Amino acid sequence: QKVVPSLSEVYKDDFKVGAAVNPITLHSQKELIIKHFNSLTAENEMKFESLQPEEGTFTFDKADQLLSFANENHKSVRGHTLVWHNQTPDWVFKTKKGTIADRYTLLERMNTHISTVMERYKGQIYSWDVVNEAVADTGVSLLRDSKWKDIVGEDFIDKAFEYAHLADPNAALFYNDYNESHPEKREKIYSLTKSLVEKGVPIHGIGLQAHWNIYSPSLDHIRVAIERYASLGLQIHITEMDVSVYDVDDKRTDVKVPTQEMIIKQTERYNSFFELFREYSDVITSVTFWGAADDYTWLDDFPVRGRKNWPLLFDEHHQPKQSFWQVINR
Ligand SMILES: Oc1ccccc1CN[C@@H]1C=C[C@@H](O)[C@H](O)[C@H]1O
Repeated sequence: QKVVPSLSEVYKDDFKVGAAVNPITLHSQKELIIKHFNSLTAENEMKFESLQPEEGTFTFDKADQLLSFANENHKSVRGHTLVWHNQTPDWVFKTKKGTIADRYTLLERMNTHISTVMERYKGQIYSWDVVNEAVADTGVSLLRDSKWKDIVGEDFIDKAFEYAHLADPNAALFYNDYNESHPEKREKIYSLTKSLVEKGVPIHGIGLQAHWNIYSPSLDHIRVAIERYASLGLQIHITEMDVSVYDVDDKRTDVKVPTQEMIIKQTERYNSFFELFREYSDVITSVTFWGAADDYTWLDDFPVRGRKNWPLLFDEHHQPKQSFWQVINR
């Protein structure tokens, strides 16, 4: 039985290595998480709907459990996420009478949420995804349509970062997004974050979700995205990494165990990704996987509900995969 080195130990001079966790996996994957990761992100428990399901009713117990686990086991924590168009309760955007709230009301609620949450965890969370997925995937608009944008206006982003910085001046504040390496979306994320930097908005980094697969995006596109974002003097975090064994539009449901071809491709891709991360370790300060092992991944239900995927470095029995041995073999 080979000795298995700690993944985060191998990378301790490059960047933090993290995993998304939830109340179930904190128990079922406890040994793996403690051994291999030095940064934790709540998969769902620190989203708006989880922390403030009704106005003025804050439910912190699950997030508190994660922070306790992190403090006991000397793990850093990334906060995910304060302002997002998904997993945010309807009440946020409505008046008590059920009509659409106005700009002033929504900004007040945004500030109340951000300041209440960030002040509770002040000094315990090294970086926050302040705004998640505000940029439009396609089309001429820079920002996607959302209730945040429709009601407050395009400066909802500026305000979110300003409120966050007032709440915890020591937290590194990130803009986080997916498809971040696609040239069209990359240029939009670049324009948005460049304008925030130029306006003096307190933004410190860009989160690349890195929901990639064994076919795309190309290494070139990822490299250009890293260079582009780094040119703004911002930190880069890889925030939600997984490498699906299916291409973006592949909805097949017949695969019951990963094929040899999938395993070989995935190993090659993880090797290339970590070579690139090491090359840019001066600007990449954290690499987080969206899960710790293949026994639990959001990809088992996205984009095809109930279809098994094997996107991470450890298998369903928490054993290192070929991809793990490649990644630690620097
Ligand atoms: O890859 C995507 C494609 C379409 C929409 C969202 C995403 C990614 N969106 C992420 C995925 C899982 C959630 O738990 C995260 O909070 C979210 O940031």
